[in-house]
Amino acid sequence: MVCGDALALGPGSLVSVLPDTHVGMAELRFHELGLDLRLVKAVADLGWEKPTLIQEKAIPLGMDGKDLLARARTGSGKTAAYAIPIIQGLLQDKMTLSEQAVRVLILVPTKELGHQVLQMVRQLTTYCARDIKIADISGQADISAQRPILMEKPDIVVGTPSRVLLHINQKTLCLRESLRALVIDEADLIFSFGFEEDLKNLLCQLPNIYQSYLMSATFNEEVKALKELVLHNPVILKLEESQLPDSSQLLQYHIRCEEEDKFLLLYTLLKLSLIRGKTIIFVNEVERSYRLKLFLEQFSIPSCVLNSELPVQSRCHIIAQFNQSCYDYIIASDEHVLGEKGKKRTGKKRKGKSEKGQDSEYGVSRGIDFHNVSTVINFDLPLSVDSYIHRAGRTARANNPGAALSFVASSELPMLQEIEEALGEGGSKGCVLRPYRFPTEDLEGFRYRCRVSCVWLRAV
Ligand SMILES: Nc1ncnc2c1ncn2[C@@H]1O[C@H](COP(=O)(O)OP(=O)(O)OP(=O)(O)O)[C@@H](O)[C@H]1O
Repeated sequence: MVCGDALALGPGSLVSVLPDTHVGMAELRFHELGLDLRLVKAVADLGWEKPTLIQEKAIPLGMDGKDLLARARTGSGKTAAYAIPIIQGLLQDKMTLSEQAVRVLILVPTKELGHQVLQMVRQLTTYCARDIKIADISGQADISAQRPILMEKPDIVVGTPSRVLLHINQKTLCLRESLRALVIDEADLIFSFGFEEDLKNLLCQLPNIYQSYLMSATFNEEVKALKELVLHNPVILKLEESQLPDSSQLLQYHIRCEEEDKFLLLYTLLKLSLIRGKTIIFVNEVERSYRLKLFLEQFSIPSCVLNSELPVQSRCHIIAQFNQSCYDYIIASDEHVLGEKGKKRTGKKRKGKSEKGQDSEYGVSRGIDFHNVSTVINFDLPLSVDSYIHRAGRTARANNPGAALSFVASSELPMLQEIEEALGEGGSKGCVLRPYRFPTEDLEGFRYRCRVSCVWLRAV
């Protein structure tokens, strides 16, 4: 690609619309895709029987050197869809090229995602870890600490656009000669996270020819703009599917509940074991996450809090602990990442920390693979449809079942309507948020105890 060229989708571009088959499991198995045996073995260790549909289509195209724009819903395995062909390509390169160099750049919008991509690539390279080195530079705050890591020229570098550009400008990272592939993960977020300027500057530092992957759960204006900037005659893989799994995999409910009763309602659901298993409870503000944690603690319900004010190491640690089942409940606040009412942040470069000490490169509802989440609760309804989709997408991932339950106050009814209309529009099967009904009549006792606790909490 030539820097600054706006490359339109050429006539040779292929748009492949794939049918929706549950999460989209493929016909082929991994060993039938012509992969290096070390990769096949690593995939087997992960317990993956077959590629998902997006993987089955993307892996051969990626191995063929095609530019790819892939849209598939949350949890459909997009990370491995680009990571596998990239690792395969690197293993092949290693047979002929002896010089160590950074050959792949994976751009992510958040530090959590950078950490997760690193983990996934490490798992996939278990049997070739000596041949393929990877570094995640999104997470570390101190740039000088990353210099020695980059001096070793890892084959794959993962980072946010701003951090990568910083290293390029400081000449601790040079991609102009060696880069063979660029990935933009969660492409729909890169611009809305304010990385547009950084990304454009960064693209000017890349060689003329390299393979590009754009991965996204949604196709929006940002993805279109990125496509023009980054891709050259791409193959477009677009799963013809609803944005969330259908009701056979993901149950979606809402409960009408005024603000003052939300705490009570959550306690009731948990105590009556109407919600079981690992649960992510989303709130719209950091302060509410602590308030809710405190409230649950009064009833000896342990939970942990995840928000942008925590240092990145703590956030990654909390996600890891949750995935290891140390906690059943995470209370996460995510809304600040979308800005006001879910509008995108334009142009301006984001600083590391906001005035309130919140990390701008934070995001838990986007792309993070929380394991085996049985329920997502929208304690506060999100402020945009996209945000609802990404929150709900933290459950029912891959082939697992899940439920999304939204507490809806009167003031949130217009948003509920917007979500239902948007999910219905795409022809989604069963994606309406059904009213939730309590299967018990004995709520009064809980109601009383909760009210007492709420009064106590307000008094604190
Ligand atoms: N072929 C497969 N078989 C079974 N599970 C898989 C397969 N591929 C990936 N997974 C699992 O599916 C989950 C979701 O994968 P991944 O995070 O890559 O999805 P995604 O499409 O990137 O989601 P998001 O859009 O939310 O980022 C992960 O736990 C991953 O380990």
